[in-house]
Amino acid sequence: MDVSPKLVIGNWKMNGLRDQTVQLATAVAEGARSLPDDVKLVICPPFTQLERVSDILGKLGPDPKLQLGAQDCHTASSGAHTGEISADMLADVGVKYVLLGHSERRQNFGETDALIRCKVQAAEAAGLVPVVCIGETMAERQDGRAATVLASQIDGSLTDNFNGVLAYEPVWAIGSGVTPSRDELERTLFLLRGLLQSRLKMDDIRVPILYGGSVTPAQAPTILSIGVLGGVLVGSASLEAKSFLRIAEAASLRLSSQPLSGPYRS
Ligand SMILES: O=C(CO)COP(=O)(O)O
Repeated sequence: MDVSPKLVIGNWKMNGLRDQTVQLATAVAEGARSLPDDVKLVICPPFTQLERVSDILGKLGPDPKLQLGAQDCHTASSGAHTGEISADMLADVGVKYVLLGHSERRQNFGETDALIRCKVQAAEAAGLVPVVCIGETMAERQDGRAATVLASQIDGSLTDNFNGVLAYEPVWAIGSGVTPSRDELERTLFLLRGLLQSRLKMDDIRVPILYGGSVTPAQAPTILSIGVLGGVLVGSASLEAKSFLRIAEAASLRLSSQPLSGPYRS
């Protein structure tokens, strides 16, 4: 069984004014301290709050269990790209992870696999861990095209030496309250492992595969009981510290094998 720490990433999307951000980041940072080492948290606030959250995490002292992530970056390291943020700028404020190719960016901003691959290269060059998001739409799933879509997203958006994180987020599961069944998710994870093996030409794949889409504290224990799953990417439930920390507890083998207790249980 895979014993590397499970990764629990919170994607705050376009949420977070100052006061709310300070409250949420402080509560997550404080709660993260009592989590065992077999779980690692990343929070991804919007660009405007990155430095603030970096300061909050810094004031509490370094905690390798909780790191800072961003939601996107540009392909270039600097230059005439009005309104954009580079991977170097993210690294400069303490960011360690960056989400790339989220379906909301693919759908709403026309991001292609080729563009996402360039962003992955930029993130790698800046020393960030790219978290590449892939996933099929409901129509693609119903047409029986999910496997083909996932294969072409993996082929097109990863670099040849990709050493980041893959997040499987079926578009139909995002914000819908619907998740794949445990069996279906397990089958998809095996498919994704095979696709990664052939894309990266390696038998021993170290790329963690996360699941994202309507992950809640109620769903998390079932989803995270899949041994090959590397963790979860959480949207709306990451906007509440208590929910996010409960999901993190479910990711910990040590805590989830014990009766439910602890400060985040209601
Ligand atoms: O898009 C997501 C994370 O990147 C998932 O969002 P929800 O958890 O709100 O469904």
